[in-house]
Amino acid sequence: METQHGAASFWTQTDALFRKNLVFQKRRKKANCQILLFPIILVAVLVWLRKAFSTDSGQSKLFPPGYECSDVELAPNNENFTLCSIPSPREYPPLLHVPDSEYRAVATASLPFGDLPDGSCRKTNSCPATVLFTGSNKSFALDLAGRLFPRSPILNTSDILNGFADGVFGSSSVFDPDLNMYLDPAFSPENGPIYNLQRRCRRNSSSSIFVGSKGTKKDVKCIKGLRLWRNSSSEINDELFKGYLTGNPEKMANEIVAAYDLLNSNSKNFNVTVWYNSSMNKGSQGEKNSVMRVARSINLVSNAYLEFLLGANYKILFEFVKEMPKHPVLPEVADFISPFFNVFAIWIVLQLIPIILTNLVYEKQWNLRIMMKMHGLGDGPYWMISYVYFLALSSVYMLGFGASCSFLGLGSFTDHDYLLQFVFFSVYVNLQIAFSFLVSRMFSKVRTTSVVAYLIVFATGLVGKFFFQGKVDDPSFPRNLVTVMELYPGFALYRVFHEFSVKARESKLSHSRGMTWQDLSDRSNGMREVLIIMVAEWFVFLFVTYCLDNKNSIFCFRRKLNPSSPWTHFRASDQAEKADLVEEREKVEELLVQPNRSYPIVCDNLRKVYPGRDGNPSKVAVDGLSLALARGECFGMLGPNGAGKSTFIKMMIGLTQPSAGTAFVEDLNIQIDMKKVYTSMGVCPQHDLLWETLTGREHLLFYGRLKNLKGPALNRAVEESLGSVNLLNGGVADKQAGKYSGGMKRRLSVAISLIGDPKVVYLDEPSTGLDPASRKELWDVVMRAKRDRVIILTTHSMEEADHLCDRLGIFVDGRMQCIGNSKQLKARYGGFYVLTITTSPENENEVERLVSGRCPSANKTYNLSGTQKFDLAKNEVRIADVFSIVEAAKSKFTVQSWGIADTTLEDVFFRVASGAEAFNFI
Ligand SMILES: Nc1ncnc2c1ncn2[C@@H]1O[C@H](COP(=O)(O)OP(=O)(O)OP(=O)(O)O)[C@@H](O)[C@H]1O
Repeated sequence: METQHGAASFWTQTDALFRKNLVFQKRRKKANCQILLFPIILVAVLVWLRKAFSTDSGQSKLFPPGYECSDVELAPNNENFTLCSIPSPREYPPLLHVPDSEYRAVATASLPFGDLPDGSCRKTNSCPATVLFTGSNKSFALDLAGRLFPRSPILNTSDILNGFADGVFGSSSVFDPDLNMYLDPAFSPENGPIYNLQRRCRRNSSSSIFVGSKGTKKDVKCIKGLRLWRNSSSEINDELFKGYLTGNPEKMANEIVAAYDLLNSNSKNFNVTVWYNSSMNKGSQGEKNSVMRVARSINLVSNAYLEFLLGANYKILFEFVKEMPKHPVLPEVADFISPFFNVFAIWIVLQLIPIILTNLVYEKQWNLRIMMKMHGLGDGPYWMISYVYFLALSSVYMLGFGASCSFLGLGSFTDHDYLLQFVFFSVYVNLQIAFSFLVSRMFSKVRTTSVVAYLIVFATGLVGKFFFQGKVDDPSFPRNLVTVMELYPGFALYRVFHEFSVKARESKLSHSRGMTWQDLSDRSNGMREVLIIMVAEWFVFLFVTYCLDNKNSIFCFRRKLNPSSPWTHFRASDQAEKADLVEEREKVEELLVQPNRSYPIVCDNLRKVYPGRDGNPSKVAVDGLSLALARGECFGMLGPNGAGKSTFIKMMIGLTQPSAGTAFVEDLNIQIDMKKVYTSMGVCPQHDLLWETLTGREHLLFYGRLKNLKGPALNRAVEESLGSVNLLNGGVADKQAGKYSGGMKRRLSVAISLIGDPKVVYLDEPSTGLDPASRKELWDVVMRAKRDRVIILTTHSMEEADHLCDRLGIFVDGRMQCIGNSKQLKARYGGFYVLTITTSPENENEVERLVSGRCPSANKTYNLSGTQKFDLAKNEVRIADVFSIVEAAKSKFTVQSWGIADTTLEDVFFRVASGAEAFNFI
């Protein structure tokens, strides 16, 4: 079936849709701002977080205010740390906070270090607070220890080395909100009370350090301290590595995870930061990776290795700053934000899902997809261009996100193989689009879609961080279950980000490369599985979406009616059919046997039953409609509200499936070949289906292209259409449809239905809301348009039906009651005159008596305040009789006014409708 111009090719439709989408997206200013601003805001927060934890100058914010050193710079190799003056050091230094006893370091099977106490101290709450020192300058370390506890009477080198110094940091500590710590105002060499406290501590425990823990003053207590010395960081590495190899790695990992959990739940008690140089120089890459993971956890378990603690006076702190470059401190600090980075990154990337979903659901909610389909847009171009369009949008978005993160030095983007990242993120955005296509089928309202989708995005970030990540890092959690969780694309993406950031941290600490292709063969990082899952799901989602979209053609091949269905037993002849309907039915049966091209529409016993819902019975909306419409005919469907007119049109345009029977449009069965039918069809639906942000001209250009109009022919057709529906004046054509009045929208809808010369046009109440002038113009358009096509028009305006329609059918309660042209119907159903006569109310009875005297079968149809209407059968009275009735009345009383009219279509309508007991009109 071809239009005059031939059906638009795949690429023509694609081109039309692409142009329309571009204009549509350009106009969605709010959505565009959101797309741009959301990542910018989140990236800005990330930058701020990063600065909060690690300033650009390389100095950790973990140092309290007042110890900031503005001109200290961290060289790329972390080696050259220059000393600077501290502008305004605080008078009182921060005190040391250490973990509660149960979290302090003890020797275990996996950490079998001789100088750590055994685990029994945990039972008695007597484990010492272990402080591990290392560095290139041992005497400096000893000096440091001395200064930490400056007034201890046993403070000397051997004390420090053989146990630890006693220390006392005053009982009159006050909380310093700036430092978020307790300070001891008594802490100065000159201050006397310190000695009392020292003694008290020494009395209670032989070798003790003071801990001013967070809380109230009574928390100030003395505890045992244990200082461990290692000659270098590599010594620590070796021990750890040995511990890993000789111990039970799984058990060790479990211990670390348990300790990590405890630490998390107690993190507020800590103000000791642990630095650990995890650069590895032994073992295979796989072993190194495993140890790195362990080491990363150990870093956070501050009771295992305390390599650094804040000094007790600013000079010492200052000295530490000098020492810091020996250790890879700053990258560690920066990596504290990694978990936030993953969550934020997830939110940023997943934000595309609601955007894609709302786009798709918008077209579904407003039936725009079906509207495009009805004007010839095939599924192929629709899905392809939608896919390409969202892919382009996602790619630009992801590139922008990646580039800004790299530019800001955030996250792990800069550390890894760029091609590897490109492949992972490309696969993911494709998966995300396919996922959105599939999920969009579950929604029908934009607002619900948007709310649900954003909630899911938000939840995915948090669940990923607080649940999924824990499972990934927990070696005791079954790997298969992790894989199952990764079937959800949000978690697959979380895993990718997680592994990239883990690797980035490891590479920073070990000064090695980030993730490369070789790392895909390392099973411990799970990247290969995630990639396989994402690729497989991408195809599966697309395939399932395709199947659901084409389920009729795939699963049914051809919609057949169930012979046992109660609906199929119905025949129109079950009702006592009138001659006109019988004749129409016979014509249909003849055409079914011998198709005739001059009848483009043949409806064969069409029936639609809406199933009952919520306890309501099912509703027969169209009941066995048989109809044959010839080319050049405008067929009018009349009927009261709820008669089934719109349902009939919905079946004809493919918005709903018939329950029984079928119809043929240009010999194509609407139950089977609806897609082909669409190429020769124009529709003006009852409710305007327009894109609020597109102009009238853009709508017509789009639908014109879909109908294969091109170049000058397209422009000419658009101009003519706009002119014919009076939308050219005052620049209305270039205003957005959302700003049109109801009448303008209606005219635009009619213009859309007629553009591209469709052979069959459905106009569902086209003149609703039009002013008389516009309605007249519209009628002219329809009159011109009907010449070479069939137009089916529903209307409540009898005048419109009389003016435009060659034939009319009156529908009541789902059934066609009569069919014929206006004259035939008037003759058949309207063989009467209508006499209207107005007198004073007291003379009403006399008027009625005079009328029934001349015309015994007269039917009073109206009576109000002296005005009465009578139907007078033409076979009983002549016009002269009517005059004599009036003359007789005038001779007896005053007749204020009177009139006689022939039957109108409206009279016919009322009569047919009331005859069918649809409603009472008297
Ligand atoms: N989706 C539906 N589910 C259930 N019943 C429906 C549905 N759509 C329509 N109906 C019912 O089917 C009957 C026919 O409705 P339809 O909209 O076709 O009438 P209509 O003649 O077009 O009315 P109007 O002139 O008011 O537009 C009505 O009783 C209506 O309530």
